[in-house]
Amino acid sequence: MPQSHPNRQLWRDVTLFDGERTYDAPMAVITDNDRIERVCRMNELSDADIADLPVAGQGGVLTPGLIDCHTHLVFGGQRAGEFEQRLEGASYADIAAQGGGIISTVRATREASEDDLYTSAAKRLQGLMADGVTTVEIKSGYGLTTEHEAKMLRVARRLGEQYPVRVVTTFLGAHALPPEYKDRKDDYIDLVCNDMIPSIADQGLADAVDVFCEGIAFNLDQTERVFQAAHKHGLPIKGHVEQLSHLGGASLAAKYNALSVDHIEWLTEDDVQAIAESGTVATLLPGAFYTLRDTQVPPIDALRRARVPMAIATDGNPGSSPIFQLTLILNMACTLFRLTPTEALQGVTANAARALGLSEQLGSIQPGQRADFCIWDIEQPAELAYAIAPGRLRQRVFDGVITHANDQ
Ligand SMILES: N=CN[C@@H](CCC(=O)O)C(=O)O
Ligand SMILES: [Zn+2]
Repeated sequence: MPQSHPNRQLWRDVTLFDGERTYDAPMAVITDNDRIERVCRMNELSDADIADLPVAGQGGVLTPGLIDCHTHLVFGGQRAGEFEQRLEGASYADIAAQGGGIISTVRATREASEDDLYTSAAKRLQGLMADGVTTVEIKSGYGLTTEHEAKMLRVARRLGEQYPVRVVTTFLGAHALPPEYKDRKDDYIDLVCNDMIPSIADQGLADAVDVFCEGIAFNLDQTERVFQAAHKHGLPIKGHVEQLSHLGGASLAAKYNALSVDHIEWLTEDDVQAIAESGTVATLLPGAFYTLRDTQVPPIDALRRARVPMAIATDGNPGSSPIFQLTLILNMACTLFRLTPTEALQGVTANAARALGLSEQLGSIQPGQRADFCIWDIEQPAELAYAIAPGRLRQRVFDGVITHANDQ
């Protein structure tokens, strides 16, 4: 939605988490239109600054706007029945093998009109925004035909045009094998590479290309063909890799300079070295780990030692992670994966921006970055990860405009 940008504004006396660390002293953040102009200690502000600048906020904890860098927000239907099946003992892979799982959402998404998909995704998006999200990545992957994949991505783009939020789109045509291609995975990959990617790229509908590289999805050769087609069309790649087993998708993705490798429960030390060298972000998805009652924890210590940037995201989807609240994921990353609160916060700010290839403009409170940030009614940033509590967002600022204000 078009916003009018106020000129210079001051947020004063804030406790600042800038995407990397928390500052000890009370800080000031000055914006100019849609950009951050200056970040300094309160005692560095001149009398003239204090006299001239309109105060847009005072006190609270200021963080970058949260970035949910891995979601499947656009889909038809829901899968509560599958949740019940899992409670009765069926596994995610069992359900997929019986034609349920992702494929049941494919049926519902194909049947849904573009407007219906837009309306249902908008509700989920509004929930994320009310939780402090200012940038969200949305994948396709429940259409699995050129027409229906494009439909999903158009819905994602439209959400970004209608709401004060940045939407980044990822084409995930190689998410599952559609029933009409039963026993013909290579033929389906031909369609993905020779028809879907060129058409999606021509229409400018995707910012990146993703593949589900897994026993229940696509093998290494098929994954590599999709990566090659993406690069041929100038699109960076990402991967759903090493989620349920170790197939080698992460190291393959590193060869193609992936922006991120996601899930990665089964990542090995060699994979960690490979992604460290390619500068690929490790995106952890504790919501899927929790929902599927996984026990294989991603190799957090090895990632730390190799200084691989770790992002975290909701993976919001109707099956493996029906969770559309990023602050809850902060808590899960700490409790389930033993991240520190600071690492978790880096994971939804600076490192999430890296996972989208947008770290030059998003994810940090620094001069020149987009003025996307949140003010929270808490005493210190770690509280965001520590407590699971609603109602802490005092202000949400998108491109320098206050889009949510809870001043009580
Ligand atoms: N792992 C594969 N894809 C999604 C699950 C999608 C679904 O179950 O509908 C994920 O990221 O978890
Ligand atoms: Zn996913």
